[in-house]
Amino acid sequence: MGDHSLEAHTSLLDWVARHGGHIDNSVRVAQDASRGVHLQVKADWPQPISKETRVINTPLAVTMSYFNAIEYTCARGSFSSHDVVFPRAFIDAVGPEETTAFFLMGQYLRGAEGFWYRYLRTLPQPGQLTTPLFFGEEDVDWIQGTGIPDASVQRYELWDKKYEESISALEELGFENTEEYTWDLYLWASTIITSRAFSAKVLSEAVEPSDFPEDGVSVLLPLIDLPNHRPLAKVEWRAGNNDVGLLVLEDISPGEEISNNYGPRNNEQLLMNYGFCLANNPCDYRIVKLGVKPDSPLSQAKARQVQMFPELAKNTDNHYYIFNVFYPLLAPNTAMEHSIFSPALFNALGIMQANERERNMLEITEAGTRIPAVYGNGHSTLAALAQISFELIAHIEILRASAEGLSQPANLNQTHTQIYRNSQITLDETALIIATWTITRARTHDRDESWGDIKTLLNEHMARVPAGLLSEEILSRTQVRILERQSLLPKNGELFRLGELFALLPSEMQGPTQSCFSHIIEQAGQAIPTLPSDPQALFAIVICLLVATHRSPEARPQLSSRLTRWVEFLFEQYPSPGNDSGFSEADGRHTRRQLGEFVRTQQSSTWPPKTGVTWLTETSGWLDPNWLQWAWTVADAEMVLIPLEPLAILAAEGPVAIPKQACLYVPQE
Ligand SMILES: C[S@@+](CC[C@H](N)C(=O)[O-])C[C@H]1O[C@@H](n2cnc3c(N)ncnc32)[C@H](O)[C@@H]1O
Repeated sequence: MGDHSLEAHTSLLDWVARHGGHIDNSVRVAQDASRGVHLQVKADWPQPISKETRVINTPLAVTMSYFNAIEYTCARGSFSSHDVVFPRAFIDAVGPEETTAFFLMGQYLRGAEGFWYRYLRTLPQPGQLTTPLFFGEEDVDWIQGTGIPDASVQRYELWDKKYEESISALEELGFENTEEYTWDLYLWASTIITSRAFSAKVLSEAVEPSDFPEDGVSVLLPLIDLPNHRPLAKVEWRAGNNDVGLLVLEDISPGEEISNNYGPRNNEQLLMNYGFCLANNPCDYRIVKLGVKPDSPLSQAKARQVQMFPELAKNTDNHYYIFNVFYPLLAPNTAMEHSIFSPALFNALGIMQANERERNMLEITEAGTRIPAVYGNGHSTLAALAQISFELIAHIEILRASAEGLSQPANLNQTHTQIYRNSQITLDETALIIATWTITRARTHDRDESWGDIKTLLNEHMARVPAGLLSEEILSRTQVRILERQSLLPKNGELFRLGELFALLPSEMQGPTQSCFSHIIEQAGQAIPTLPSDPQALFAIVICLLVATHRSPEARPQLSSRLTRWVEFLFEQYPSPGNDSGFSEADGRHTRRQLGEFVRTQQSSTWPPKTGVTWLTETSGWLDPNWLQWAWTVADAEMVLIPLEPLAILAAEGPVAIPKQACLYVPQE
């Protein structure tokens, strides 16, 4: 076997025709270096072929599946084993999938004697396969840093286990010639099935519905497996009593390729299952693995969900995906962030990043677990976006670094892996633009959500993307994604750097409060050198100032409804400080312990300094150890660490450290 000239395909067409199949007169089999064998409308065909043309008809008699191995017969149809017969006990022990692989091996071993010989000789032969499991040493460098090595090891281990089980079963049953069913041949058969087989639906008219095995079966369809893949190509496989047809559902011009649609596969699946990749695959997405500890809040939430809905235990797929900006298969009302970060991924990160008050509101349904989107919970949304941004930055760096030293691809395997790596980098880069857009909006306090303001802000955001990095098409699609869908956070301005928090006060109070704050830092900073650089301590002091202002009967009526609502929300959510909830001696955090000691030892005549803050009275108790401790807890829970200038990574040549910036989350009303 192993004849790859089109002569072999001509002979295949004759063989299929003898069994009642054909390809349409308008169609020819073509071949080239990058696409292998494929189908085209003949270049000299007088007009485009119209939709509904049945371009290929494959008789059921030439299909190969589990039903041949079991010599299936019913009133609707029957399938012959064509002289490769395995013991029934073997078939029952290994199941339909392995039976099909061993049946294909058995037919291959029959060589020119076999019924399917004319078909099998047109397929890539053992030694000619191009999925990563068959990569040579010269290709290995090209997959480092990507998800392919892990995926390959996983697949190898799974197939190895299945092969060993199947071979042992055959040996135990004393099957003849077991030694011919080698591991290499098994790898070939399994790869042929993953790269060419169709789902059981194509046999739906010839098999009783109740006879389909639960896990489905793979069906090899000579001729129909010739067209290559084009994402979203409009085609239909039509199952009949005696045949399966491939119909095109769009007009195709003379000379153009006739493509099949293998489903919305991402580049990793295309590379792993079929051995090729597409540079502009609209269906591309990245599967994210979250390192989740068994006792983490996310694991606990999932465990509770399974307790409530035990049938969910069967679903092992987490659906943690990052989609590219062209991904077409989104529900109409999908939020902007969820159009890139799958709801399951986003909700999982939200739970991981949520503070305790948010986690107390955890919503568990059969569809998922999430922090509900109510007042105050934008904190977990922003923290999730920040976490995603750091993950994206790290992933971009790994992919870029592992590509260093690679020159021009020397073969098709390397070309496809290069496409894969570059598409992953582009996907990460666009996802970073999207994640940081929502963070940028949260950091914007001087522009609102009007169309004009959003456009200006978006232009500024996009201007941070280095020129020439991404194509115009990708950049404009990214902007469309941002503008066409509602964000999870409809309002801007929820993240504050320290100095910005004073703007929450009425303008006449801002100056005095700020100067009071400076005095405090100056006074306490002399005793505690780490204070000025400890964001949590600084936020805690400002929170104390804001809360004491709210507690002042004189000042409260002047405060904005946003500040009032927030402070009252904090009182509800965090138990008010008692008289003995001050800093504990055992407190290991340096600044915190020192600050506690400092405030405890101050004279009431000089502490707290009240320069200009006339509305704060001696008795308001502000900045006493108990309030400070309370504010410290609030600051800890309500802070979000965001990446500072995250898009700088896009311009960087080598690795860059992206500093983190501490912000305090203050919800909009
Ligand atoms: C079902 S077969 C299609 C026929 C195949 N081209 C052949 O030569 O027999 C699937 C294989 O075709 C190739 N293929 C399919 N779509 C492709 C595409 N868009 N670009 C490059 N190769 C493709 C891959 O090698 C894949 O494993």
